[in-house]
Amino acid sequence: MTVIVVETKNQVISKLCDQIEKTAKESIERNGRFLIGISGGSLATFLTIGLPKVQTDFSKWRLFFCDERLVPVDNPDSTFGLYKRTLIDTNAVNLKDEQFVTVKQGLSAEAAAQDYAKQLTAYFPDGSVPRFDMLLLGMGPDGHTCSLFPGHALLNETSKWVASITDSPKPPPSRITLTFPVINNARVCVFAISGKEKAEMVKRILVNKEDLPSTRVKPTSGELYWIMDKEAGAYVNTS
Ligand SMILES: O=C1O[C@H](COP(=O)(O)O)[C@@H](O)[C@H](O)[C@H]1O
Repeated sequence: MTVIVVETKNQVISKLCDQIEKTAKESIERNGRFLIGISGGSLATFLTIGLPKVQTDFSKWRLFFCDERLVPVDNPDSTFGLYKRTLIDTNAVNLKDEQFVTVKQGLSAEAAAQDYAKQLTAYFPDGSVPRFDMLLLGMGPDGHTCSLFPGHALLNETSKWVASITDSPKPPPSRITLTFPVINNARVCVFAISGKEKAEMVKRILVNKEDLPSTRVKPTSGELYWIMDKEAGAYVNTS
């Protein structure tokens, strides 16, 4: 695990985007494509600011959702809707709707999760657990990541690639989420964190090593980066 603490939120975005550019280049050289999972919340803001500066062939990118809220795309809570409004429709980057593997609308949470897992098989056809090139993760102030919340039964899901949740403690209640077997099979996982409201939780995870959802992100044969500003990393000693 590599922990990087920088001065400002803008530097977090810059470090995050350096890592994205590097991993995209390696993935495209190796496989001719870049399969990246993205999160919502503050991570979406970081990407909206940073992604336009990333030097890459965006046509080789396929974007997936580490989690998604089950609301219509035009609802402000929709993560795809957010990226669509800020990155795609504005032409801020050369990405088209079709490059995003989106959650099918109008299904129950369980059916949406099953359908999303089925969509993944088009990119990971050999039946083994998907191995994303990169997953970009956020961490909520309660330690959740993706839609995996503290104390929730989904933390122990071992067979499904994508699971549904209908009792999310953070609204909206219905969501789908990648599960730990998939998250921990990624080549590169990156947390990008900013702000003093995250400092206490960062300490509980990285210093005290308490068993919280974000602590369980430990790629089995991949790399893990925690990038944060000095407010979020107030209790982290990197020397
Ligand atoms: O609800 C969610 O929260 C997490 C964390 O969001 P943040 O705004 O505190 O960074 C996010 O990573 C996830 O994708 C989202 O659905």
